[in-house]
Amino acid sequence: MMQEPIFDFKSMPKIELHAHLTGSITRECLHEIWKKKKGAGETDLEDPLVVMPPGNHNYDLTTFFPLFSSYIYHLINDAESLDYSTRSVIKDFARDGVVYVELRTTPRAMPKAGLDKAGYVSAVLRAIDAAQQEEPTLHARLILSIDRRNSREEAHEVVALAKRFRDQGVVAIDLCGDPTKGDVSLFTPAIEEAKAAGLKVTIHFAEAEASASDAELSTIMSWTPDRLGHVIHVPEAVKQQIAARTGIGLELCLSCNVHAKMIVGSFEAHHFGEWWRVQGPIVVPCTDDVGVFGSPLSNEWALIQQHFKIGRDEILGLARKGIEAIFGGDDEKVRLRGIMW
Ligand SMILES: CNc1ncnc2c1ncn2[C@@H]1O[C@H](COP(=O)(O)O)[C@@H](O)[C@H]1O
Repeated sequence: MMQEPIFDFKSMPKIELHAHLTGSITRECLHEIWKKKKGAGETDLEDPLVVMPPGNHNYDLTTFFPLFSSYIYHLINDAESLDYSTRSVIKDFARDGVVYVELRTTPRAMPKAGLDKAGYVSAVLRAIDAAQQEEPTLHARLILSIDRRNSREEAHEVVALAKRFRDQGVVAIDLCGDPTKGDVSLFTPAIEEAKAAGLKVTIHFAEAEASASDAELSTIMSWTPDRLGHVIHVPEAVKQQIAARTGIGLELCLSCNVHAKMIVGSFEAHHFGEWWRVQGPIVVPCTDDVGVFGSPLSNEWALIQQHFKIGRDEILGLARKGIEAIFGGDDEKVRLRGIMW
């Protein structure tokens, strides 16, 4: 039986630390962009509401990644749609009661728009800035993602961009992308460069069996990442290492993992249940790709309350603990301590 929500999770001030920009664009927003382009004869793409029917959130890892490479990146391919969709993502988080968000995105050139990767990052930062002015309670930072398919040089390029745009809100480097692709050891020098520059590091960790070999997990742990995303296929010995790293952030994405069948079973079986009480690490519930999986952060918290029977004080304590895992600096932590319940 559904448990009554203990309070309005939309009103609860929340922190979002694992949200991919392009995956956070709602279908409605994609549709608006498509309609405008279609009307102007600027696209032959099919309507996003046909490609991604509303209510269908069951993308698995084989259907999920092509959604970007074969569809969304072809729709969001110019400065105007990038600006509009980024603002829309920020506003959606704000309306859901998110008070601090770290968006992440993979720098990509948009030749049609005359934007190189630096132009892309700059455009995203400008859009974030503009949206924040309209939603002053929400503060946003940006994380730049290295894609697992990147070359060593491309990874260094992402780090160079993160350094260049650091004073404009870029706080960290992420490693993401299709877990069946790539060899993470290629990126050790780039991650070391990022750390030496004082950037924070968050890594997609063991999200599929293919990306959970002993060699991969030990390489990633040797980078001493500040946060880990997903943390699914983790052997006991590595769990103990994680548990011993006080303050390490664990970005757990329940709906994504359940809908994409990345875990066996449903919400009750999610490893959130295993981690949230563990002392050292800081568990932060996140949405991953709310545009694809359709569950806003307020709903993720409601699911947590419903499936793990956590009381009001524990929920609020957990939400506040997330403050310590942000990359946004001490002043931001002070602000959040003042506004979170
Ligand atoms: C199952 N969860 C996930 N695991 C791994 N990588 C993911 C992801 N969700 C999203 N991405 C990565 O983020 C890109 C889209 O946003 P940006 O264009 O960068 O803003 C995807 O192409 C993929 O590489």
